[in-house]
Amino acid sequence: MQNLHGKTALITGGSRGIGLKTAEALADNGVNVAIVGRSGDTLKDALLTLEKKDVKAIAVSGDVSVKADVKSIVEEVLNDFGHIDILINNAGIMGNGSFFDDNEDMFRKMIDVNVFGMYYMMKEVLPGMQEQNSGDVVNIASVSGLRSSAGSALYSATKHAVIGLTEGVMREVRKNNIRVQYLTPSAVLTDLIGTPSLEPETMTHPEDIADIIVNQLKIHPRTFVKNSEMWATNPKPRNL
Ligand SMILES: NC(=O)C1=CN([C@@H]2O[C@H](COP(=O)(O)OP(=O)(O)OC[C@H]3O[C@@H](n4cnc5c(N)ncnc54)[C@H](O)[C@@H]3O)[C@@H](O)[C@H]2O)C=CC1
Ligand SMILES: CC(=O)C(C)=O
Repeated sequence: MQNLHGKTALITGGSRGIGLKTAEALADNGVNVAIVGRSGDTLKDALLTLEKKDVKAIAVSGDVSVKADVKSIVEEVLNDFGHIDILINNAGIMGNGSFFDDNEDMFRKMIDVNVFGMYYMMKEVLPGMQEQNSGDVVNIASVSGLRSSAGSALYSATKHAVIGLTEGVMREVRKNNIRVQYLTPSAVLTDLIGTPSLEPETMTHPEDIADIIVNQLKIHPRTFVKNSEMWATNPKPRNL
């Protein structure tokens, strides 16, 4: 296992949900954290939480689906931290409904945020990791990237794209000692899913995903978990 103390991480969508819990867990392990989100009180509140930890924490506002924003986000983080050891591509949005709904704009928006956001981020961050000959990239996909269902074809298509993108990039940069992995959680108790249809206590919580991320990052750098699927153990009232 390796100690993460003193490393630096950039976490997109770090203002709430899985992103914020991951930033907190990394900070608890001595990692300096930069959270990215669209501007607003949520981002400021998240920073206040992180500033209570014994690490350097910064918040950078920007939209990951906008190439120019991503460029300036990464520049700002590099100015503050000097380099980036860990990139967590977590920002994402979900729209559901029938394939036959009027949903073209929503589909494009999901592609822009869920797929292009990750693409832009990796384009900006990976060259620095190649130069330092080390790094970790964690891309948050979803079980919807493995299995689609009626009512989620479009979101699912974006998460399938995330998996294809991640796997190809991983194969390209492992020679630089960079570990690129993706996670495929099932339903996690966050704002993204709205009112849950399952009993909250029986669902996976964002801090559970954060624990998995931190523990996988601690694995000796010569090895990594390429992809992993998280299920709630006993979701009620129905077993998914
Ligand atoms: N909650 C769930 O059941 C599951 C979530 N996921 C994925 O996990 C990731 C995180 O989701 P949650 O924490 O659940 O959602 P959330 O809605 O609680 O948080 C999403 C975060 O992404 C940020 N964000 C959204 N669009 C952005 C943009 N254009 N630029 C910058 N930041 C942006 C939001 O401000 C927020 O901080 C997403 O990629 C989601 O698809 C995957 C499987 C299950
Ligand atoms: C939101 C999501 O990705 C689920 C429920 O798989």
